[in-house]
Amino acid sequence: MSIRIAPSLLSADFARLGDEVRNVIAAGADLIHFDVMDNHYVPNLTVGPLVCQAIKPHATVPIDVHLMVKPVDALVPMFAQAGADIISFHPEASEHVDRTIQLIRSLGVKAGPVLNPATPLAVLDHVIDQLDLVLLMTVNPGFGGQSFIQGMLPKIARARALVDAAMQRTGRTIWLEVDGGVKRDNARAIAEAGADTLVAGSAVFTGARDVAAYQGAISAIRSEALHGAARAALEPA
Ligand SMILES: O=C(CO)[C@@H](O)[C@H](O)COP(=O)(O)O
Ligand SMILES: [Fe+2]
Repeated sequence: MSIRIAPSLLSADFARLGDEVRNVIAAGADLIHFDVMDNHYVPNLTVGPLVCQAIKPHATVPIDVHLMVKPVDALVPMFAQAGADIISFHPEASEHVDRTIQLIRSLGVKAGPVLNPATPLAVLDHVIDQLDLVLLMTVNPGFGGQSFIQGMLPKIARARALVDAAMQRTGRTIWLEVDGGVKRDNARAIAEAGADTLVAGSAVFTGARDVAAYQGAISAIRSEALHGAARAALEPA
């Protein structure tokens, strides 16, 4: 299994976003994770489509937009237009989850729901076959730099089984992404539980804040995660 690392720009230097995007890609980022917070669905307030559009020319990897906004649908076309390659949203913030998924996909953008720590996996029941990804929050959404909630590991494993079954049924690829508190010292357990895409903000945008620092952080997380994925592949299903 391959592992994707998605640095979250929430911990980047917002005064130098273009440089930060280029540097983190030069350091090995597979995706750019772009956290949108509206001070309504979550307490924090971050950035909108204009900033997504501004970083797009610097982003030679897909932009992974995580919408923490309510309502969702009106913003979807704006982010698609601004260059989002992936849009994820919280089911609690959408009146019609199936409609939101269809809207995102109709714009040629990959779609998936984001499950908060207390959101049951049952929200996937009737939509999983249409998804491009499932994003599991391992902190409560709204801020970077929080601690990983250890009790989420069994939830990741249960989600892995659901995603594998859906991929087998449909022949589609569905990513299982984890977001919140991902560090070098828990990446192995997270990947062993079944995540294939790891968002990391404060663990990547650190140190001297240059390509070398980002490269060190990304490769350490990736190497731990690859060990975890290899161990999972050896375990009986
Ligand atoms: O969506 C969110 C927070 O709501 C995340 O994407 C964070 O930005 C990740 O930051 P770290 O926990 O890795 O510092
Ligand atoms: Fe996020």
